Amino acid sequence: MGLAPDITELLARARGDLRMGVPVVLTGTEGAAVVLAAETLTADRLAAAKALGAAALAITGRRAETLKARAYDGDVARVRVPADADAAWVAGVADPAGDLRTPMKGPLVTDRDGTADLHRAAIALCKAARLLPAAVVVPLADTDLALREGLTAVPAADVSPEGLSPLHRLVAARVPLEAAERSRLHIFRPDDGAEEHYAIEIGDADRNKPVLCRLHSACFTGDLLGSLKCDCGPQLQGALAQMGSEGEGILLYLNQEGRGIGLANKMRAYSLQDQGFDTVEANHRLGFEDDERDFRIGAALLREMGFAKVRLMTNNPAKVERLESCGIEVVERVPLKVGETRFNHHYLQTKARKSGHLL
Ligand SMILES: Nc1nc2c(ncn2[C@@H]2O[C@H](COP(=O)(O)OP(=O)(O)OP(=O)(O)O)[C@@H](O)[C@H]2O)c(=O)[nH]1
Ligand SMILES: [Zn+2]
Repeated sequence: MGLAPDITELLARARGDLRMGVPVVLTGTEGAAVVLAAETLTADRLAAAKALGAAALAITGRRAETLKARAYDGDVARVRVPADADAAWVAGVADPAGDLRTPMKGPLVTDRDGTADLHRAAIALCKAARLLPAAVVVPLADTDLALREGLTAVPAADVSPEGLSPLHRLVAARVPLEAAERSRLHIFRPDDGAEEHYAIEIGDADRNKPVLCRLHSACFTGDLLGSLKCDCGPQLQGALAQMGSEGEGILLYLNQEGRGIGLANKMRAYSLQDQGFDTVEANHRLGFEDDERDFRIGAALLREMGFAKVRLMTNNPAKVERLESCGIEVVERVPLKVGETRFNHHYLQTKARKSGHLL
């Protein structure tokens, strides 16, 4: 291998660029386009992009639903950016924060001709960068632009790789815990430059038997701050305590904050919840699905640790299904009912009603 970055490395670079507000170029079978994440868009860059051609703001079908815009491409809508639109217009369409204050943003005209492949890939890149799922996309006649301007260029077809990036166990060490003194923390790092994930191994479980397991998704507010809005903190401590009392278990701490949308977007969702929307509606208004987590990561970590069968501590039957579809046998679902407060009662009810969680 030479010195040039491969496609995985270029994708990591593209995510970093979008987070900083630097445009990237996506290439496809029917041409190329320059892409700017709506969240990090500046007035200067918008003006420069508009000078290149007809700009569209790619948003998800979910966001389009809230805005009453026609999504001709199903999961994606291509909203025409009017000639006089500024960065504030883009922010208003992409970000629901001001929806109640200024409900009428339209009329929003959406494109139906041609393909939305580049737009779909642009949104996927924004999601992977943990930004709002919206991007300004301008078709490029000039194919040398990326090279001339020093922009990262990636084929749209490679934006959402089929396979999961391999995760490597980097290091492990003893970390005695209050809940279980015989504990080791293992660090896993993916090849693709995305977040690391952790496994906390309690005791020394037999690899041939089903292991008591918790697939815990990062929740900065619940796990670290003791937020009463969710039940994550008590679930984390409760799972460790049960593993401690049984003498063995494995807790996977997956850095998929906010069900995979990132902490900034989760706080946007919380802010919508302050306006009266529930946890699922808030995700949809932002343009996300209810749950954007990738459970293949949990399955891959379990396999790396040598486990194929688990007793899964969860109240979420979908989690059981999704883990099984990734090749892990869930021999038992162990309920984990702790931490109901007067602040999260509605949240837990909503999860039960809309996401099938068991109360
Ligand atoms: N987007 C979003 N994420 C949230 C919200 N509240 C908690 N989370 C995140 O949700 C994840 C936990 O998922 P939950 O839906 O509570 O539970 P679960 O993992 O599906 O099911 P259990 O195994 O029973 O805990 C963590 O990553 C939290 O950061 C919210 O209102 N919006
Ligand atoms: Zn939480």
